[in-house]
Amino acid sequence: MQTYLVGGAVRDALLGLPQTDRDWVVVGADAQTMLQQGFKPVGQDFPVFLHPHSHEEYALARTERKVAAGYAGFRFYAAPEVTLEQDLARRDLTINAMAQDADGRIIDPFNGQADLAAGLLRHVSPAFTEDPVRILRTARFAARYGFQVAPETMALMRQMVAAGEVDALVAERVWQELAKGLMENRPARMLEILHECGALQVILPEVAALFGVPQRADYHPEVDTGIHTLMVLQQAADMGLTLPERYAALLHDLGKALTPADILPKHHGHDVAGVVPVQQVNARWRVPRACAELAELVCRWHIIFHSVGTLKPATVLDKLKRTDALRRPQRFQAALNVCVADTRGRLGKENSPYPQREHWLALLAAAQNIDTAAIAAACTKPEQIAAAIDAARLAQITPLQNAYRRQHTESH
Ligand SMILES: Nc1ccn([C@@H]2O[C@H](COP(=O)(O)OP(=O)(O)OP(=O)(O)O)[C@@H](O)[C@H]2O)c(=O)n1
Ligand SMILES: [Mg+2]
Repeated sequence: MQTYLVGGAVRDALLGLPQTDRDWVVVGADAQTMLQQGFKPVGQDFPVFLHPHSHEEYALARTERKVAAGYAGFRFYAAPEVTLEQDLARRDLTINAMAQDADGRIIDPFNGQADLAAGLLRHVSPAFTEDPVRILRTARFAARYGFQVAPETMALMRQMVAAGEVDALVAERVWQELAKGLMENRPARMLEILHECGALQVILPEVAALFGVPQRADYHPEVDTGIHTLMVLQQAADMGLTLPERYAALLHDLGKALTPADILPKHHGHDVAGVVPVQQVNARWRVPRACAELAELVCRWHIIFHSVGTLKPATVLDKLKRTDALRRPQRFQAALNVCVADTRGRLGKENSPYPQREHWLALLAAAQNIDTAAIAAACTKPEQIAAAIDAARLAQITPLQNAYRRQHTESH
């Protein structure tokens, strides 16, 4: 039996990148041999084993054929006579279909090295279509490496979308790929590729609907709301923001797709209108709570955050309470980070200041800078306490907010 390093580890080593997980393929062995050598099987009916010491994955060389829709539809054929080349041929992209033997020799029957050098994501064979997750993977690798999708692969992905292949994807896999892609260096590339092949219209129709929707050129020199959205997402990545923040950046303007045509390019009320579509996306892909909550919060309140300079002190306190900022200060700060990305994700505005962020944080600190126990103790009736605390918070906020309003008069 021979073992070869395969897939991502070979690719990343050739790119000079640090290796993450290492996957191995085993040729000329069967399950019995693996078990005798102490390898541990991973699940049933699946020719993958864990090394007894390194715990790295060793898969028997296999061919793969789809016999029905969905994941249950896969049948593997693993046998000692399956060759390395046959195993590589069933893989998704040429850059992922290379192996390395024990002497360091690269086995590259599909010219993955040439595509790596050219920065191209190209499918290995028509078997690419057997797994629609590969569309998401391809978009994610574009986001990671900045590579282009080969024209024939883009055409194949379009065919897959048109054939309804993307409709069958399950929430867990979609979210897993989206989340990984959002955390890459160029997440906007992932969205561009998904848009170009039509998968975005299936997976995130609410985001796809933003393309072609105009905005006021004075606030948004890039005009197109879809382009703005991708610029905001990219700013969020460039700022090193977290997954919930990047996800919220992607969804913050969903309401703009619902603006009545007669008020375009204005978008009054898009913050309120966006909440339902954000909730739809959250539910469709079973988005984890931290991401789902922040996306809804940012969508609903980003216009208010931007226009703090127009608010009365009492309104500021009301917003701090409604956003739950007093109890969830970190989430509030995360929302403000997304607002910075929103402001900078506009053509020519990449270095805009956003004094609103520091000001909101100062307002929040002021509102928290009261002695609630002492205030409660001074109240004669329990039902007076809440109003007394509010009054004390307001007294803290008022001078700050009045000073800010004298200096700034931003509105959205
Ligand atoms: N849908 C898939 C998933 C995986 N693979 C193959 O299995 C290898 C390992 O898969 P995985 O670890 O998921 O991806 P990597 O390419 O290693 O990428 P990452 O760096 O994200 O782990 C891939 O390189 C590819 O050859 C595939 O062909 N089709
Ligand atoms: Mg891997």
